[in-house]
Amino acid sequence: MTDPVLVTHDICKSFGALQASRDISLDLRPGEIHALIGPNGAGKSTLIKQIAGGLRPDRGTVQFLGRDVTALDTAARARMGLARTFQISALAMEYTVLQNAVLGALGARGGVFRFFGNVLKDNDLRSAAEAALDRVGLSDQAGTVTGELSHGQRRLLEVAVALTLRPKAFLMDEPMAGLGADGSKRLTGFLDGLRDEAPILLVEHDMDAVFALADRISVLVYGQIIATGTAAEIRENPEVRKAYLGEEDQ
Ligand SMILES: Nc1ncnc2c1ncn2[C@@H]1O[C@H](COP(=O)(O)OP(=O)(O)OP(=O)(O)O)[C@@H](O)[C@H]1O
Repeated sequence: MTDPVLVTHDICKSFGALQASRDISLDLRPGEIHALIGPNGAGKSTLIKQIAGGLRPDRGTVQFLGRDVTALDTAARARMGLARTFQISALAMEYTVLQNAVLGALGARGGVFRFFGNVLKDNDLRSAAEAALDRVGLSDQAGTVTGELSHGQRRLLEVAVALTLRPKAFLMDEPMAGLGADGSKRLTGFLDGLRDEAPILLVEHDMDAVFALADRISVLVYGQIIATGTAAEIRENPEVRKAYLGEEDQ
């Protein structure tokens, strides 16, 4: 088997008496979408934060591209190619769509902030940004102020910014939230093609999207992974149905 891109070993995290992550071990393999599902408060976001670098586990390790990155911060992991998307607040709302994408490309190069006039004249940065906008279908909005985009378009811009990092793996926390049926369908189609470029660890409540996209699904309940398997295996797992999916059948 090809080596996984991302591995967590026995991650534990408590907030006071609450154990939000209990011995979580999972991996993300080349070319796959691995979905992480579970009821509200199960600890999905807490796990993603520990993988991205924003939150330090109490115990356990995170390996990315064969390297132990547990002690590295978010920026260092991002420079290695670990892209986390859908932190909407990361977009500068008063800047144009192109400016946001150029900023992403500048960050990918490890550059420090310079005046936009100079940055926008940098052909490499500009073409990386334009190519990313083109891929998500936002080229026509390049000159639009980001704050004027629809919710769905902002999500696509987040993906474009992540693409400028030339990521080796994506962490996505509820990308479909608030998109509506059409928007989710469009984003589902886009993510489907994205897995060949870089595998995706996907936290998502939209079960249609999860079952349409995921090569593997892990189910988290009370901070613990109770099952990992294909969509068919997870659908039929009695423990999963009882703990989670069963809620939807009622
Ligand atoms: N910084 C924090 N301090 C204290 N408790 C926290 C903190 N962050 C998360 N928690 C708690 O940890 C548990 C897991 O939260 P988390 O947000 O990871 O769950 P989730 O599965 O992502 O939920 P949702 O599906 O609702 O987004 C919850 O009980 C939450 O209240």
